[in-house]
Amino acid sequence: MRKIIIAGNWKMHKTQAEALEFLQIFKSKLEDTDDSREIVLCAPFTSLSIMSQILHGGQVRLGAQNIHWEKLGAYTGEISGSMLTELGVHYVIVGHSERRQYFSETDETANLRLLSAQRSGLTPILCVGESKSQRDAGETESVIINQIKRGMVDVDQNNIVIAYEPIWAIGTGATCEASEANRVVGLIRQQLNNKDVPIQYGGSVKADNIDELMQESEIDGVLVGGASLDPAGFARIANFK
Ligand SMILES: O=C(CO)COP(=O)(O)O
Repeated sequence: MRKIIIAGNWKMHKTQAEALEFLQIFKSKLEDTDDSREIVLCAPFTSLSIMSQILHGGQVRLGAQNIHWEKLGAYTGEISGSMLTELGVHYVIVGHSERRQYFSETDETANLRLLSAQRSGLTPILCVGESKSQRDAGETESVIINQIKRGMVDVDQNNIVIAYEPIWAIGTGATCEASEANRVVGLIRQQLNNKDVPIQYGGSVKADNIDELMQESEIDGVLVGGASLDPAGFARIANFK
């Protein structure tokens, strides 16, 4: 059975104090589930240590938002795999469209980061997705297939999560129709040798569309931005029926 992964991507939000406040409320609202459902919080680097001490061994796992491909070295502003694993981090987001747009991430650098994450024992979450103009030009399928093929060279398909995040649906309130998200997720699955790779949907996921999205057969979870910042709201998403 494929694992369900409900992940929050806090992006550049929350100080340590705010992260602690979030956890207090979030944990009180989270319902117990069986092992098939995993809850992940991808927090800024500055909050990972303190969050790890609180979440230690529990139902909620920690994720980071970036990893460098070298073990160490003169890479100002970057972070290594061992720095993350030492803090109890399990997941790391790679190739997010915001990294591609603002920080020159490419399929090739995303690939290096994926390999580095796996070498460190982390599970990478590879983000792929088309822009509005690419969708309008009928290029969705080719863009996604290229991102998967180029991004996943030599990657171990037994230790990866993929997130389909159409750029036009991120932070816009314009959720991709559940059936269309399911279609593209199915297309991604066709490109993989391991059909059990968990594939998430991301882009304006909220408490009021989570149940519909999770009813789709191909969608194995969600990667949530804005709506993961509110503890009660994100607990409702994590508690989907
Ligand atoms: O980018 C996202 C998650 O990585 C999605 O962001 P929103 O949920 O705010 O649209």
